[in-house]
Amino acid sequence: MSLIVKICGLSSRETLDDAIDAGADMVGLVFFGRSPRFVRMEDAAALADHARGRAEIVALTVDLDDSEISAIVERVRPDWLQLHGAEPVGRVAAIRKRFPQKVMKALGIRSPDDLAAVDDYASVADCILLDAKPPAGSDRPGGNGASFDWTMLEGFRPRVDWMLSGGLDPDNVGEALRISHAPGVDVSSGVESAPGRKDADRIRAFIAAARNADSVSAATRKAS
Ligand SMILES: O=C(O)c1ccccc1NCC(=O)[C@H](O)[C@H](O)COP(=O)(O)O
Repeated sequence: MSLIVKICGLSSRETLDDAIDAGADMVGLVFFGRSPRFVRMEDAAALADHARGRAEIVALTVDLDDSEISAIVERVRPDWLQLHGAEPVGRVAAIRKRFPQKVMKALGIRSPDDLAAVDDYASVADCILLDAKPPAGSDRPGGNGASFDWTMLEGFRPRVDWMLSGGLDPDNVGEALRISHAPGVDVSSGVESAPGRKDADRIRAFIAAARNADSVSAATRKAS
């Protein structure tokens, strides 16, 4: 299976097209008010309609309640709900049961002990997104451009689909894939020229570097 590439935090038709034309499999829309990538519901609905059928649409939420998620589901009709807050296992299971969307649960990673949570969520999420824990002082649980030590992922083979994120960029995604053999990667800050401002050249460079590294990594995954 080929590498899944997700470009997160898109907020204009132009940059959506940049990501999709460059080969993104998933595009993320951020529903978190304090984010520089925040998109209002009506804008998100129009962006999703623009992307529909060309890439999977991911709605990124943080600890929303059912009525807030319902509004997104009805207006935006995403393919995925990305849960990037402190949603406990039971809450993730309830969201997955209630809504038809696939569920991606983000987990903050700083030390190898943090990987234990992956098993806890494996049966209630369709995909686990490993992200760095936010740096001190950040008021956002993700999208901080911070990475964690990928060497703790050597030999990591969870029983659930997963993706790597956190501080990836066109220059380091190849090394991240060589070390982790992740089946998917997700980026936001690393393809921006300023917070919230996506850069077409960086998007293209990121996806090219990731696809290039994956051709090597896929052979290793097959052999392991
Ligand atoms: O992007 C945000 O501002 C954001 C806000 C709140 C929760 C999550 C957020 N972003 C998540 C992502 O964009 C990615 O899934 C992941 O955190 C990687 O981000 P980055 O390190 O910026 O590449």
